[in-house]
Amino acid sequence: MTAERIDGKAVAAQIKSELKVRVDALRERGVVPGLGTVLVGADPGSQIYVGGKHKDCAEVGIASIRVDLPEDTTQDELDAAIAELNANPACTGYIVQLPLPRHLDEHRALAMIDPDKDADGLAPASLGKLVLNEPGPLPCTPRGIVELLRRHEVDLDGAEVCIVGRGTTVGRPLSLLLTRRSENSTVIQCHTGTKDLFSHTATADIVVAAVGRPGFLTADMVKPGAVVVDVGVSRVDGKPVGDVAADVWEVASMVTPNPGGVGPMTRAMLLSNVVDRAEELAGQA
Ligand SMILES: Nc1nc(=O)c2c([nH]1)NC[C@@H]1CN(c3ccc(C(=O)N[C@@H](CCC(=O)O)C(=O)O)cc3)C=[N+]21
Repeated sequence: MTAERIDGKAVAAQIKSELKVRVDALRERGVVPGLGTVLVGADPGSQIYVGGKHKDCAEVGIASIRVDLPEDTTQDELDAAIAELNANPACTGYIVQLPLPRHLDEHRALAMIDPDKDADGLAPASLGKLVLNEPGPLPCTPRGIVELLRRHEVDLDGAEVCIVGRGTTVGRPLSLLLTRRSENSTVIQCHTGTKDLFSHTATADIVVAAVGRPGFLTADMVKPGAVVVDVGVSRVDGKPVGDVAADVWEVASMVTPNPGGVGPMTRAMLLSNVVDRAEELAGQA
């Protein structure tokens, strides 16, 4: 048996075409959503991601504002770039690409983002809203995972989901999303410090691997027929490699490939957050 491939690229393309219709409608009302990105330094992975985000914007009709700063940018200079996007009316939402170079304070940067312009859902106010179950932008990768599973009719209600990873961009917020009443999953949050990890992954209906170690999740850790979501990305010889080993495809019922799974969905959800917010603004106008 080989698992069904959950094609994130195809779903992301579908979502982008849906967003384009909404962006065209906004444009007729005189509202043009604009996504800003702040990228510090020359990390090759980040360059690719940010480039991809601007390409997506062009496809959907969202204006984009790209702020690229050198590796040796000071905290004051970064603060100034963020303040400028907060003040720029053409920018309706933006992200600060992570990770920042080590001499810069990531938390400070995220905390400076105007909560009304947080396109990533990673600013402290947005994460607080998620905890409190109040409306707000949702972190893109968790939102993308839920959307991808929904569009493949994976039953989340009552499902046991084992998340391996506790980071603030994926593992932790995904756990919050899946335990909302609207998703109603039961989450087992594991991490690199979990004892006997196998005993948790092997009982789950859905396993999410968000660790960042190539081939970390192997077939013996997965219940036959489970759905497996591959989130972590590492670069091996310059090529992206996921957390899920090839033999998992022999026991799972469905697997998200990596690349081609969660990554494109993350990008599509960033655009969704921007369009959601622009529609809110248009409604208020
Ligand atoms: N503030 C911030 N927000 C982010 O959303 C954010 C971030 N920082 N820092 C880095 C991570 C990583 N991330 C990815 C987005 C798309 C792909 C993606 O589209 N990947 C393609 C492959 C592209 C490749 O070749 O690497 C795929 O999976 O098919 C991957 C990873 C967003 N991140």
